[in-house]
Amino acid sequence: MMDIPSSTPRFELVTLGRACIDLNAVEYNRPMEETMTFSKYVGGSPANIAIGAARLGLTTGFIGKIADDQHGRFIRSYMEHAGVDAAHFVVDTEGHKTGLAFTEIKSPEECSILMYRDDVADLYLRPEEIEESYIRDAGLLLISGTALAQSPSREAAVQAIQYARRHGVKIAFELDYRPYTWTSPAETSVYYSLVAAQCDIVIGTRDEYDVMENRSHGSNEQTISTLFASGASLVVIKHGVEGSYAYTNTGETYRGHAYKTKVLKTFGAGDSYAAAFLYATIRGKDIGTALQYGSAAASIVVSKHSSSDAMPTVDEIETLIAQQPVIPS
Ligand SMILES: Nc1ncnc2c1ncn2[C@@H]1O[C@H](COP(=O)(O)OP(=O)(O)OP(=O)(O)O)[C@@H](O)[C@H]1O
Ligand SMILES: O=C(O)C[C@@H](O)[C@H](O)C(=O)CO
Repeated sequence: MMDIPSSTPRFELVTLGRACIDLNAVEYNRPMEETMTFSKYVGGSPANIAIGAARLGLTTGFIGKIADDQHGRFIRSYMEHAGVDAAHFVVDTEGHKTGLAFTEIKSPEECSILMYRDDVADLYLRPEEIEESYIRDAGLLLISGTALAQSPSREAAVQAIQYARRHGVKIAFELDYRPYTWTSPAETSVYYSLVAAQCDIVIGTRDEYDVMENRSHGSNEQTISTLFASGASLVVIKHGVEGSYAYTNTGETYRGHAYKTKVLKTFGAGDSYAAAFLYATIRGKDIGTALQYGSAAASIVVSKHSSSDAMPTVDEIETLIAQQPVIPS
């Protein structure tokens, strides 16, 4: 369970990073070469997490730079309607574009994402565009790893972390590793390690922690020992359909199991998991329950076509937990 600040924060969760467009294959179970139609949704991991958190009822804000074009306006309008505070959407004035993610659904097990992220507006967020009071008024700040990939967004993320630490605001780091945005694994490892050492909660897949550690086949024990030594209090390590683990700096280990579902595609799992896990944690549920919430939300989203639009409500999550068997390990 996370220490909840004594006064209610203006926003229980503020996420920082990209808000983009997902174009999800309408004709699925075929390669993208043969896909002719795509449906448009808001995408980008931290935007998806903000939308998921708002749908669960958290007061949620978002900090990010969006393009001054039709896509940017669509993103803003969708997120506002979803209940995300849009006061800290910064509109790009230099002609940068919205990132696009085309998804390929070859089969429920074989999905991939083709990203168009050259010169994207979100990576041009500048440190001076981060408002200290917005961070000060948050209960939890979530930083997306992709925001660290390039300057000036990298410095903007670090500035937000510095404000959070100055005001005692808890920080979550979602590793959210997207290789095409980075120049080298060594660079990613350096910035991931520096930022993880500043954060209270770290969430990632086993593979993403290997990127952070710049090694192959690392162990969860090695990962948590490094992160707890640098100050983290809660570390979540996801293992796909095999489930997930949460570790606390007081020595407890919790196991989360994935729920059986009819999988349509695999992407969106991580973002819905983070939204629901953090919702449960922020609202004072125990860590075992938070893992159930995260896993249940992910199992709902992987059965649906989108990531953002499919984010579940608390009722949907609780019904699924009550009715659906877990996938045994
Ligand atoms: N096929 C599946 N069926 C049911 N639940 C799943 C499936 N795949 C993943 N999940 C759930 O989603 C959680 C997160 O999945 P995963 O470890 O793949 O994260 P991720 O790689 O961040 O996701 P994404 O594919 O969105 O990037 C898992 O811990 C599990 O509970
Ligand atoms: O994070 C992205 O930029 C793409 C996402 O929006 C996409 O829906 C996805 O990969 C979710 O995991």
